[in-house]
Amino acid sequence: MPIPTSSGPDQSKPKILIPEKVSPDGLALLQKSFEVHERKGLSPEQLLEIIPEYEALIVRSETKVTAALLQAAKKLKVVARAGVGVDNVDVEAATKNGIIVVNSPVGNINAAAEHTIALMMAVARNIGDACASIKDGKWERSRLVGVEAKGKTLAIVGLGKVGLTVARIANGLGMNVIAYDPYANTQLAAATNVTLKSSLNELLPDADFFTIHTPLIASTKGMIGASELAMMKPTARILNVSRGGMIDEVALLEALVANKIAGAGLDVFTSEPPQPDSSASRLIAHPKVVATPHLGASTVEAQENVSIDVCEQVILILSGSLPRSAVNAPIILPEEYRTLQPFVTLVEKMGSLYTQHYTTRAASTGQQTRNTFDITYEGSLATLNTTKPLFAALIKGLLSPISSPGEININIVNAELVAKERGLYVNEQRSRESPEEKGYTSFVTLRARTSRSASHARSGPRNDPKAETEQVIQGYVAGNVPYISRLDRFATNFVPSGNLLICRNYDSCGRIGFVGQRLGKADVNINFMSVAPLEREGEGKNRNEALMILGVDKPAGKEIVDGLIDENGVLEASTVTLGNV
Ligand SMILES: NC(=O)C1=CN([C@@H]2O[C@H](COP(=O)(O)OP(=O)(O)OC[C@H]3O[C@@H](n4cnc5c(N)ncnc54)[C@H](O)[C@@H]3O)[C@@H](O)[C@H]2O)C=CC1
Ligand SMILES: O=C(O)C(=O)COP(=O)(O)O
Repeated sequence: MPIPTSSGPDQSKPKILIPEKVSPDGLALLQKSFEVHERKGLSPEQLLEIIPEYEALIVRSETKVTAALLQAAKKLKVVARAGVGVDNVDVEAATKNGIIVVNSPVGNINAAAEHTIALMMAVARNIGDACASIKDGKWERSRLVGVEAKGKTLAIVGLGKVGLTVARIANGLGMNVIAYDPYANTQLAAATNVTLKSSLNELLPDADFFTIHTPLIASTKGMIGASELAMMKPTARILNVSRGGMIDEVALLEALVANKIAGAGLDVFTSEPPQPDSSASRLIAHPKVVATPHLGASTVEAQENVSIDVCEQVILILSGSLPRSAVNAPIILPEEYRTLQPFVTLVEKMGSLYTQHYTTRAASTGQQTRNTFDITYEGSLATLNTTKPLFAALIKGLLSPISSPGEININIVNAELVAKERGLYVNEQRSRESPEEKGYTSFVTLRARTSRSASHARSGPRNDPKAETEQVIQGYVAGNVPYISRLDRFATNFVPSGNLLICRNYDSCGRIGFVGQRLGKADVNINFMSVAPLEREGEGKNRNEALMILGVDKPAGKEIVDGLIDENGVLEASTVTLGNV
């Protein structure tokens, strides 16, 4: 790989700043061609002062890479995260400033999984308490009797890379593994002997040990609160090696104090390091808690992996090549940009709309989500040399709403692999039919179905294919602006951007007023509205149904949406956030 060479004294070499402990194995690769500055313990002000000198910044989870820092970083080309989570990096600000953010999505997976198992065993056998007791000169055998993992049920939320690795190790311990992840790869789950449950309610009562491995995103924040903890056995033990904030720290502390939960093993907290007297500090101090200071990825091996991975990517970027795991790199090559860009936007929005609109519905009715998609390109799109950017845009759109901001690194190079890993099957079709009679030069249609293996792998309600409702999204581009022209069986026309509220209702008087009034009361302003009517056969009599698509100034919260479902109101409602077009 070409590396920039120095043509003068050392000071002319591009400079790389490393303000945290990063393994020397990767840094050694940089030494020859770059000036590498390891500067631990910088204050945010000091960092801000020196950042304009640097072309690359390599961090772990402690450095807060803020918009202000990125704004000041006039020479910076890359922020490299030596690990998975980029929640400490303002990825949007980096993108705005043309700075590539890369991470190492697999280098520390095994370390995080093994740490989860270590905490599980430590909690099961009171290792923390016993160690403190014996060091204190005591010999307390009867107070410190533990439980075994063998034969117990391990409940996993989030069956991604870490979750699956935990499941594999737990199999070896003779545990029964169950999981809740509405987007899980059902074939991988079945191959790992994991029984998928269709809701948290179905998962939690069976858990002897509970562990969470999702990203910290809107749908997972506060996912385990007082009511979820109340569903668990009082003998259950809780583990968290993903991110603080998914489990409500106050509720967990109360459950431990009231003997409603038997113990917890925690590696991550809402504030790190925890502030004195915070909920995290009180939890750490509780005798039934085994706590570690965010050590999930802290093994020699994992640090070597992630360091080499990101340093290689820094070299690629500083020498003008594309990195392997760019969090915010474009999914489209410059020469294809002009023709394809509006369609890339359209297809990405269709994928995102699909996940947010249909999976909310599936989750609320306990149905499985669909994982097989047919995407049809009609008109001028059908003559393209390659549809790779559109395929990548679809995968990115489908997965972004269920991933941490910036954690989903999808581009034309890796889209197929990511789709396979996540159990998504996409059949791309080209239609020779001319859509011109419909008034557009190109049309894209996305249809979702359930694969056979998926319906066998799930323990939730079985899908009868005949009973399946159609899930279709159709769109087109006019004047470089994407439009959605069909949702289910409803003909519509709206630009997929901003915050939407999509309601299905009987087409009768007062429904629009009802929704408008409820939103008004909740201080949610309606920017636009599109009504899509449909004639549908009801039982014994004809009933008209319609779809209301409302553009709103802020996302309507769960309480507002639940409040709309009423016999005088709407049958179904979902909120969708799509960003700008
Ligand atoms: N403590 C530590 O040092 C480390 C922590 N981590 C953290 O572990 C977490 C998991 O990492 P990976 O397994 O690599 O991520 P991943 O992206 O491979 O898996 C995440 C899984 O969560 C699922 N998910 C998303 N929303 C969900 C929801 N609402 N309900 C149930 N499941 C949902 C996804 O479908 C996916 O299968 C991340 O937050 C990461 O930052 C990772 C490495 C080290
Ligand atoms: O990779 C991750 O997501 C982690 O949480 C590891 O964080 P660290 O690099 O140990 O600060």
